[in-house]
Amino acid sequence: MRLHRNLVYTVIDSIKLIFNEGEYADKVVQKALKRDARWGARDRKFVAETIYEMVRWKRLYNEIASTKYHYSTENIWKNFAVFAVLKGYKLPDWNQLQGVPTRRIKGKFDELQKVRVFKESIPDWMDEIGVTELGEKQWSKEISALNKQAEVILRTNTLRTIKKSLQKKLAEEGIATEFIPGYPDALRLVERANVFRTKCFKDGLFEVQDASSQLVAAYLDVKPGMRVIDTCAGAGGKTLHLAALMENKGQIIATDIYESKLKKLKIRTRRAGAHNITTKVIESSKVMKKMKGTADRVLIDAPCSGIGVLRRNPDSKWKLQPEFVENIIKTQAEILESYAKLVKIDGKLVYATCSILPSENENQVKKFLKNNTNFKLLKDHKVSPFKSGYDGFYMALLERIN
Ligand SMILES: C[S@@+](CC[C@H](N)C(=O)[O-])C[C@H]1O[C@@H](n2cnc3c(N)ncnc32)[C@H](O)[C@@H]1O
Repeated sequence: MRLHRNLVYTVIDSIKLIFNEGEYADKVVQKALKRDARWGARDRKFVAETIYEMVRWKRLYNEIASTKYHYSTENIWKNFAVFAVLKGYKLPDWNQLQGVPTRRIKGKFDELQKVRVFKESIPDWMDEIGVTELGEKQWSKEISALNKQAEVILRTNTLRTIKKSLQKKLAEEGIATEFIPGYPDALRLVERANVFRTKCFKDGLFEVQDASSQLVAAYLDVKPGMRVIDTCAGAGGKTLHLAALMENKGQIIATDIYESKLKKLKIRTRRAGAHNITTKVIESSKVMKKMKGTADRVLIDAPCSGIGVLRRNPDSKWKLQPEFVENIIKTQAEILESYAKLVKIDGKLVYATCSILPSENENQVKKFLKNNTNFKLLKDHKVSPFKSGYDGFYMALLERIN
């Protein structure tokens, strides 16, 4: 495998933006891919995957290359050399790659496989939380699965098309996909591609949404004609899915504390052809109080640590702080307690997170049920990244009984 200078330079510049300027990896990758319109699919794949790999394996590469204290251009090149050696690239004769200690890199890599924080390239605090919450054996499996590259999964927008005809149309645009057993609306891309450029996307025939995330709206057991409140709607990934499951009938009220996210949701709503969604910014507690006891169904897709989606956001490993996790657990409990009041008698609620930590998941539900005996647990589902091969998620379906 050969390395191309302009592609590698793009990677180095991108890593600088992520680690030195604090920019988000996904945004930086999007920008990087626009750098040269002549790049083919293989070039784009190299740029995107190499940036993500260098972010994902930062701690491991830092340890091998002894670059942990500075993130200068020179050190980024040293980390890149580690990447290139470990991935088996033939090192070109460039100034920046002179004297790369290939054998030492391989030896150090083998040695570090014995220490999980290096092997899995994670901060110490994250490893401690993982072991405490899940036990050593399960945590080791989950974190290893969370270090795999994320696949691109689409959700067919059944308001506009069916999965089979979407697959055919995408194929006509040069994008091969596969069905995923157990996920009724999902299509898996056989090879990474920029799906946002396709006519199918512009026509609102699909959304990009991980397979595990596609289980959440379906868990809420919605029916056409119901009144549903999606309390933490964000940019609306699950709101749009709810609209499709409700066949555009009934009413979905999508709320969030950020207006900017709901604005994105409105754009997506138009593209998807969903007509039963209204948005409401939560400016004060009054907004939710007015809707108390009115909803057939409530979705609480709670803010969380995001530890279940590290594949997709490997930079979270370095941005997330233990204090944030502690605080978000308190916020989740408050949100669950107050938004549960929106559910009417005999109505149902789903509490979901994209975390695999019990303290954000089943323990929150247990605590809630202890304090709210008018609710009962119907079922819950923990999606393990290791077992499923997709993002880590948790969802619990509760019913208000009086
Ligand atoms: C996991 S994200 C939601 C993702 C979204 N449901 C989707 O499927 O695309 C959690 C959302 O909760 C919002 N949020 C945080 N605190 C909140 C609160 N107190 N009330 C309502 N929403 C809140 C965040 O702005 C964020 O958009």
